[in-house]
Amino acid sequence: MSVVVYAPASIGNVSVGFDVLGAAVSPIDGTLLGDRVKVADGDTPFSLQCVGAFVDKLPQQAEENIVYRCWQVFARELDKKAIKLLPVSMTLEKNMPIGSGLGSSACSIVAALDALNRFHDQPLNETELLALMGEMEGEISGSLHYDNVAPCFLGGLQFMVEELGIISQKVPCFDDWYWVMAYPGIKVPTAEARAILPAQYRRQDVIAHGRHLGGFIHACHSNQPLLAAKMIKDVVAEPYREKLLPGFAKARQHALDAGAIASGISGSGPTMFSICTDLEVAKRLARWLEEHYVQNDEGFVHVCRLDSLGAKVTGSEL
Ligand SMILES: Nc1ncnc2c1ncn2[C@@H]1O[C@H](COP(=O)(O)OP(=O)(O)OP(=O)(O)O)[C@@H](O)[C@H]1O
Ligand SMILES: N[C@@H](CCO)C(=O)O
Repeated sequence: MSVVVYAPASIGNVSVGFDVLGAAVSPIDGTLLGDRVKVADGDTPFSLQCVGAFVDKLPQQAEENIVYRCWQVFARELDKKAIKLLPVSMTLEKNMPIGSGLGSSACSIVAALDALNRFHDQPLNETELLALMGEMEGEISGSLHYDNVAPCFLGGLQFMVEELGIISQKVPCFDDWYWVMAYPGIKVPTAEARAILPAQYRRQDVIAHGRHLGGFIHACHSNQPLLAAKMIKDVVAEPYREKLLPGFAKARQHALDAGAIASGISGSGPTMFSICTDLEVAKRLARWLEEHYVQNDEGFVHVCRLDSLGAKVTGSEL
């Protein structure tokens, strides 16, 4: 018996909701922009094999791979419920660059935990699984935030409510938006990009942040795409993180001049996202970003749509 789960790339923050808003995206050309994890019957309690384009960027020791930690915390939860843990042979297909702002660690975490849960006949419910995913993301980035794992797992645009036993809820978004994702090929570790943020903010920034986030969620619920796009502004992280991202300010300005209705840093960067309503504009912008924002062979640009499904089973073999 075996199961393979695919978990898609995600945009943490979406500029306007630092740590509390995130969106799952997938390329329109069918490229797998996400990790896959296979769980199969094992001869030992746990084994891990890694394959994929970015396998060389993973920690050398299997014990340092977040997939191993996922298995450990999954075992801990099954133990609490007195449910038998099965021996597993796991394979991680690492398709996502690390420290990219595309939620790379979230992809591995979500695919691993969802596949382990399915392999064991779903002993953990959605909220229990998402809580574990957040715990794993927190271990890696140094603080608990769900804005990558929640959309990656549940799909679409997710808002972290974290009340009444609910971690995240879906926000209606605009299915006709194209999200142009440009990864320059350099690494920005999330923990470092968090460490440079101020501990306190000025009153005028707090007010602006409240207006932008409230206005964005209101515009999503009242189907006003242009108002929503206008609200995609970041006063919390972008002004401080911009200096970590060579060429970002110029690329962002170009995107807006070229017809994008909004643009910003994806998660903690260096990936930049731009929203377009017209496919030709999106493709033209993607070509410009390939030439001007991508810095090396590892960089790429994809025209994406929101991925409304999130994590999904893609069969039983990689
Ligand atoms: N399977 C894995 N996938 C990604 N990173 C992993 C994995 N296992 C261990 N790591 C380690 O976790 C850390 C991930 O760092 P970081 O959070 O900056 O990356 P990221 O998840 O790609 O960031 P972002 O959310 O901005 O895309 C790195 O130190 C990396 O070596
Ligand atoms: N909300 C997180 C996302 C990290 O991908 C941050 O901006 O630090």
